[in-house]
Amino acid sequence: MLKLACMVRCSGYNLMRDPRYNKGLAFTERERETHYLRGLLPPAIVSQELQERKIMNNIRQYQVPLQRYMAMMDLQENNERLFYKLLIDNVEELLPVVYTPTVGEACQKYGSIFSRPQGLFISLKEKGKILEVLKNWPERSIQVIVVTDGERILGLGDLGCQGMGIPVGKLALYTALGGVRPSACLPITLDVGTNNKDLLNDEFYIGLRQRRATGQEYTDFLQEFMTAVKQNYGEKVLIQFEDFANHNAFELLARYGTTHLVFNDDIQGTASVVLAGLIAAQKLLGGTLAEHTFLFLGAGEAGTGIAELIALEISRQTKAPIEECRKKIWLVDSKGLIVSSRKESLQHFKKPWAHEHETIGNLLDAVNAIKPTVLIGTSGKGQTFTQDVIEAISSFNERPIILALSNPTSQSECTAEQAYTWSKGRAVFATGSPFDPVEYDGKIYVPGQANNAYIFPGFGLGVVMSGAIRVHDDMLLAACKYS
Ligand SMILES: O=C([O-])CC(=O)C(=O)O
Ligand SMILES: [Mg+2]
Repeated sequence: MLKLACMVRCSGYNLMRDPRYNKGLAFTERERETHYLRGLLPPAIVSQELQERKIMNNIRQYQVPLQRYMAMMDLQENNERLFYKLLIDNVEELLPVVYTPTVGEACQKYGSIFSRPQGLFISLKEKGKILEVLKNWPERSIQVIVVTDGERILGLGDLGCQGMGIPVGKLALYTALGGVRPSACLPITLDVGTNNKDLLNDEFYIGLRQRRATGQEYTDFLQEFMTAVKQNYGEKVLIQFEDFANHNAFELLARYGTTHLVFNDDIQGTASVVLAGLIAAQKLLGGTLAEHTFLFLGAGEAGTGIAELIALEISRQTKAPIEECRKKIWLVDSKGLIVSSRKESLQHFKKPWAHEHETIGNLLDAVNAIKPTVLIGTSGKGQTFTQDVIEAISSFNERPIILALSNPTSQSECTAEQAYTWSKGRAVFATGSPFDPVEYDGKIYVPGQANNAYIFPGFGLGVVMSGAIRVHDDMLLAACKYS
């Protein structure tokens, strides 16, 4: 009896330490009475609005973006309702804090800023026991999992286990922008090692200190994970793959696309948001998609994913075979323009883009030869849309469409200021990471943002609400048209 009374008495204290239920000073008199909170809080009762004002004041005082990120993470770990209220009410200001670009820096420094673990870390040590590990997660009814293996975090490369910031940030957006309950969201990092030498030598690194598992070992580990997820959560849980390296991303999507409800945000999410942007640009410029010539710098997940969805949409609009439509789309990778003479040595996802043309070694020459109307950067490398490149595309287009999609800001192909200045204010311009408006020649130009954040929360919500068990391209096309 005594023991029971103690447990009940303790419940107020535990309640305050549970981020799902904690309200801080917003607990009312009645709640303080009924939940044994008396004495555990100072007497003032503070409305959620005032709490919001206080936290925003604090956050705005931090000059360093990473400090803002840490303050937001701290809030998420202490008072979930307040965290989401703040994020929803201040989305423009706080998205760049909990998400791109700051989340990139947070992942790079995760080992040092790490206080309390978020999400599930499933490492090679758990091989053979993944189902048991999933059962350690306190919530049962999961609707969305965002999973990474940390090999290609934004344009920052292999960050190993520290990639966890990405699934956590993506899922925060699922709740803030998509309205999915936080308890239905599960961030997962698969730690299969890292090839990042700096991290392996970093005393604060939080992951396995070994090189990445590859080949059969990797495949088996992923297979065990995918099987365990379906067994534990059923067929209707959405698994969003995030920031896997190219060589695994395409294969995982192809392999599990027919057996699981999977969505690759970097291939499909980015493609949808960019196609939505291009469709919107047609309203501004007039004409149709089929009248454009597209040139990409970067032929990985985002580049080939966008290219394929554009080709599919043109094919739907014109009734022409997709192979024909692909011919309007050209890609440049690290070795130059992708052309048919390179076909043998190309990775499989690049082969559909190997058209007849002489070899061209660099972007500027490709721009001059192909004369694109749309230039899209997805290479993960910053400052590759040089003045020459932007001046060239602006010389044969009245309104060139230029998309500098690589993230975070440091990896953007050019800045908004460069795009508007070098195109003399004529570029229709959007970026992956946020950029402030730019004043050029007395006019204010507001760059668009073409980040998959504008589509995956709504897309994922639609998928789970409809009870879908597979993702199809038609769903992506529909998302583009209605977003
Ligand atoms: O996270 C973002 O900002 C967009 C994205 O998926 C990536 O760059 O990999
Ligand atoms: Mg991504």
